[in-house]
Amino acid sequence: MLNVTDKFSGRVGFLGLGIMGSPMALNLIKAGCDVIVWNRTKSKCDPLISLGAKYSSSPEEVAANCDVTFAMLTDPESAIDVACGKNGAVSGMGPGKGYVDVSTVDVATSKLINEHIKARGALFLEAPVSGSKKLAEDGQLIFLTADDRSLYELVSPLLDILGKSRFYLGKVGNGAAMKLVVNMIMGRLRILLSKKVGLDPSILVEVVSQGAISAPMYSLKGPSMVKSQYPTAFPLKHQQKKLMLTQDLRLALGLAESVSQSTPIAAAANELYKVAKSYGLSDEDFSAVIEALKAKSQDTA
Ligand SMILES: NC(=O)C1=CN([C@@H]2O[C@H](COP(=O)(O)OP(=O)(O)OC[C@H]3O[C@@H](n4cnc5c(N)ncnc54)[C@H](OP(=O)(O)O)[C@@H]3O)[C@@H](O)[C@H]2O)C=CC1
Ligand SMILES: O=CCCC(=O)O
Repeated sequence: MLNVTDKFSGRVGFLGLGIMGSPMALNLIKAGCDVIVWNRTKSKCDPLISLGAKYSSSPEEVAANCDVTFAMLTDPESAIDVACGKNGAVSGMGPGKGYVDVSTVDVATSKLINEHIKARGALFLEAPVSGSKKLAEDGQLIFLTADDRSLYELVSPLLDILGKSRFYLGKVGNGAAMKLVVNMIMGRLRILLSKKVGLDPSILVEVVSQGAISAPMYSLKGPSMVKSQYPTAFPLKHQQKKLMLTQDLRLALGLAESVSQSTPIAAAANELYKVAKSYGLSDEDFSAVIEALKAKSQDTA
């Protein structure tokens, strides 16, 4: 049975070792956790195996061998596939086990995975994160969790290794909704106007970062955006993902629509991300969206 203690002493599974998953799994290993990893592309497991992680050959095996299994996958489609597909984690779940999905997905996806996990007598926690590659490396993520409270309590010591804060938001879907709202706000980052009116954009970044409207995102992304450089931390394609059902901004717009909330600025931002994708910028950082704005302003100049 799962026991709630100050320190998590069970075995931890980690599925999905991309930009976010790899540093998160690494931080658990560094903290002394007994970690089993799996990734679709097996080579991404190797650096972690060399640092002490064990490997299992499918999500099912990881879940069967672990007390708690984390998943950090691209989108709803991959999250469902890894959890509920052939040799998926659900098949390895059972009473006394927990599944923590830290991917960014929509409410319906989270509910679906929750149902499958619960049907096996196991516990489910959705826990998408706010924060990007650097904050994942530094163990400074913010967890937006929902659903099973006892699993939340149980994995809190692990969330505290990976992050600087955690919110428990109640029923399943609330974590996914909170994450989409946060990303909707983030999608509006822009610094172009200053340059057009003859101001130095790097000074704008400095002024904003010292004032009341300061946001860490401006200080983080602003300096490289000014130089038209976009080192990938959060790929643009994930902010405006390909499939109709799987993109953060489109999902956020769907969420707003479901409660008849008008979000014209987010809708306009979504259009710019689409344009940026059409320029081949999908694998650049999401801040490369400014290139779409630059092109638009040339069109209208
Ligand atoms: N990057 C960021 O700044 C942030 C990202 N997020 C969210 O975290 C999640 C992961 O993002 P990130 O790490 O950047 O993305 P990456 O593209 O770097 O990693 C995605 C992971 O999902 C796996 N994957 C994708 N499709 C499948 C599939 N069909 N079956 C099995 N595995 C699959 C990939 O495996 P493989 O290696 O084989 O391709 C990889 O492990 C996303 O939901 C994203 O929105 C949240 C906060 C910040
Ligand atoms: O989902 C991605 C969020 C990226 C960030 O918070 O910097």
